[in-house]
Amino acid sequence: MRLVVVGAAGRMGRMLIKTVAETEGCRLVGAIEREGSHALGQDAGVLAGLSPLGVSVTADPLPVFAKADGVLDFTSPAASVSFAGLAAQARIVHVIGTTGLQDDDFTRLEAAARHARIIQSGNMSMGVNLLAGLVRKVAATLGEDFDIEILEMHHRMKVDAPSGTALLLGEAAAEGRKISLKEHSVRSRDGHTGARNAGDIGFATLRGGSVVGDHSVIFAGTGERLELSHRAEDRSIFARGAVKAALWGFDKKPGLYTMADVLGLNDL
Ligand SMILES: NC(=O)C1=CN([C@@H]2O[C@H](COP(=O)(O)OP(=O)(O)OC[C@H]3O[C@@H](n4cnc5c(N)ncnc54)[C@H](OP(=O)(O)O)[C@@H]3O)[C@@H](O)[C@H]2O)C=CC1
Ligand SMILES: O=C(O)C1=N[C@H](C(=O)O)C[C@H](O)C1
Repeated sequence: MRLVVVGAAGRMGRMLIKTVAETEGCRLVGAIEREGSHALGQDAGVLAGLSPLGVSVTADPLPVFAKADGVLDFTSPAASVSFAGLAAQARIVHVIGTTGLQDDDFTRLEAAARHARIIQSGNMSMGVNLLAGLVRKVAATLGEDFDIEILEMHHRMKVDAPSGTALLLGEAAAEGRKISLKEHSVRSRDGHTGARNAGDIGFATLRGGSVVGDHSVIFAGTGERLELSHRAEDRSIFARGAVKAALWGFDKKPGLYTMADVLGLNDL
């Protein structure tokens, strides 16, 4: 499969280049960064700490998308929405790992998915997607007398909060409880907040150092507490998931898919 990495100079971009180069059946045919980036003109392999791959980083996605089968995109919400339009035009698979997407971004992705195969997830790892299934089950089993709190910690450079993974786990908990996350989420607490409302799903965010991604879902009852956690130790877990998603999407119909579709975890 011929793949393009957009946001090629980013933390995930460089890991994706390495993963594509190491994956049998995949070939890197393009690497995109934005206009003005220090990476433009560099060899993508060298950028990722490998031997040269013969692919130069450019700022012009259209000609690159035209000769590709798929694009791996861990950039920013505005960039991902714009790449979705181009990927739909080129009729190629678009794997989106970007987080911080808002409702109107999703509306645009849904429109693009009428023509493109888009696989979007706030976390591309097997562990987190499995955890989401477990959280849904536990939330469905335990009643409202168990309070749900989601705690996440990431590196100091992360720009969005709560993390995409925390929101994905929150959605899983809300689905288990058959409630709307939007109507029951508490994203921050400060000052005299009053007592906790039964049924709320709380989020707490920590930022610091080089933490790749830690998430815990805490079910706090009276006299006992159940915690389900995932620790990402290396960004390769996300990159491997993204490449797997692209390969999975190769022969699928246009639509907006998730990693649960890719990993066959929908029945969990
Ligand atoms: N779903 C998942 O499994 C995971 C998701 N993520 C998400 O992926 C995203 C990126 O994370 P990370 O790699 O750490 O961030 P970085 O900031 O290191 O990388 C993002 C890259 O995208 C580039 N970029 C932004 N806009 C454009 C554009 N219009 N055209 C081309 N390139 C562009 C940035 O360039 P510049 O620096 O010039 O802005 C930067 O090089 C985040 O939203 C993060 O939350 C991260 C890990 C796993
Ligand atoms: O920005 C990151 O680094 C990560 N972002 C994703 C998120 O927002 O959940 C996934 C992972 O935890 C790393």
